[in-house]
Amino acid sequence: MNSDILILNAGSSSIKLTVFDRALNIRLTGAADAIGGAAHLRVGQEKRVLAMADHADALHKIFAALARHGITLDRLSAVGHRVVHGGATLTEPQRITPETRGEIAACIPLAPLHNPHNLAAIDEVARLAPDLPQFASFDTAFHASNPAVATHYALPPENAACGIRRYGFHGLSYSALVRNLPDVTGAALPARVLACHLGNGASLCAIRAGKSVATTMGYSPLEGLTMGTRCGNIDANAVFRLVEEQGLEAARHLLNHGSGLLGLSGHSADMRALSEAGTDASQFAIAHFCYWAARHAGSMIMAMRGCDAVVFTGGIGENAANIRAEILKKMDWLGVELNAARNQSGGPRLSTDGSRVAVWVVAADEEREIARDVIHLMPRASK
Ligand SMILES: Nc1ncnc2c1ncn2[C@@H]1O[C@H](COP(=O)(O)OP(=O)(O)O)[C@@H](O)[C@H]1O
Ligand SMILES: CC(=O)OP(=O)(O)O
Ligand SMILES: [Mg+2]
Repeated sequence: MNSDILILNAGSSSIKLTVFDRALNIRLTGAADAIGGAAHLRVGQEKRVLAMADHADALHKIFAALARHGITLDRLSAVGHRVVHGGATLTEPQRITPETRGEIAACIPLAPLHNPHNLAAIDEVARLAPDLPQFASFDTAFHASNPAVATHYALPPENAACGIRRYGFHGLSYSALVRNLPDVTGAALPARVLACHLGNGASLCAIRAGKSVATTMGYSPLEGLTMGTRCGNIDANAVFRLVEEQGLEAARHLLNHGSGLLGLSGHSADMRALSEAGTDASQFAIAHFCYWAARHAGSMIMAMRGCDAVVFTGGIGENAANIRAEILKKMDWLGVELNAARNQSGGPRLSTDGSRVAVWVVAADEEREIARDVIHLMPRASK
């Protein structure tokens, strides 16, 4: 047996993977992107455009590609998974047992676009290699430092006691950003960072002295910004009306799968496709995304009482210069000054040298964060 570990990160539109050795050197990376749409699969140097109907199909194609690279499950010492929602009880990284699997399954209604895919990956690995240790790291843990006023909805306390509270997500991405930003900038972590994870799911986080003090997602990854297929903030009375008129399942589907960029544009959830489409509806969807990202940024900046740096991450944050520029234009009052050439070339520094607030791009490094957890948790004998 070799001692490599495989990390699987199932997002709502993608599955990302990295194989690390025990010293956290990367041996192989890969990703299935735009699952359900114009999907691509990349594993190592191998790149293909191929239809992937859903996450289960993508997972099979990933395992087949890994095998072509000589990586089969019997040659690994552990698999680590990003699990988006572990509810109130599963917050610390842990080994997956039948009990933890049950709790992750119980959280499916809280994260319908994520937990089913996280579980499918766990179950497929267990089927193929029942004795291989599997571990889970949770997207909520980084926000444990939010004050009670931020995590409570204004409901009677018995509701919070049974789990109706704000959790926040993209925590693995934000903790990686805190860890990696000083290496990117060559300076200490700024005191107040506005972190913008803009992918198919999108959220913002106010990070003060390295800790999350506020974030835009809440009970589930539906709250906050306009996203690929999620509507973001919506008045609960509007939700009741949708349920009355369309029924519970249709309303749930609409808000999670049929809204956001896809719903507004009537065309695509994919930011790249919308930017290329150039129709009025796709332009409006993009404008909505940028307007609400900037508006929620105001709330985050207030929660940490100022802002020293803005950092973009996630598929859109890392790659879409036009979207970054549009959001930053709305933040000029803050003293943000964009250098257009740096933005176009992807940074990592995007602001002018004289900008009062520095702006950076940092790659989302959720996989390494999970790998650290796995190595920490693995029994000493197998390390
Ligand atoms: N070069 C690019 N230009 C614009 N948008 C991009 C680019 N590359 C990726 N994206 C967008 O990033 C989003 C996917 O982000 P990602 O973080 O990979 O998703 P997930 O939330 O599934 O992890 C999609 O909207 C995609 O169009
Ligand atoms: C929590 C969440 O929305 O994750 P992703 O952006 O990977 O879909
Ligand atoms: Mg993601």
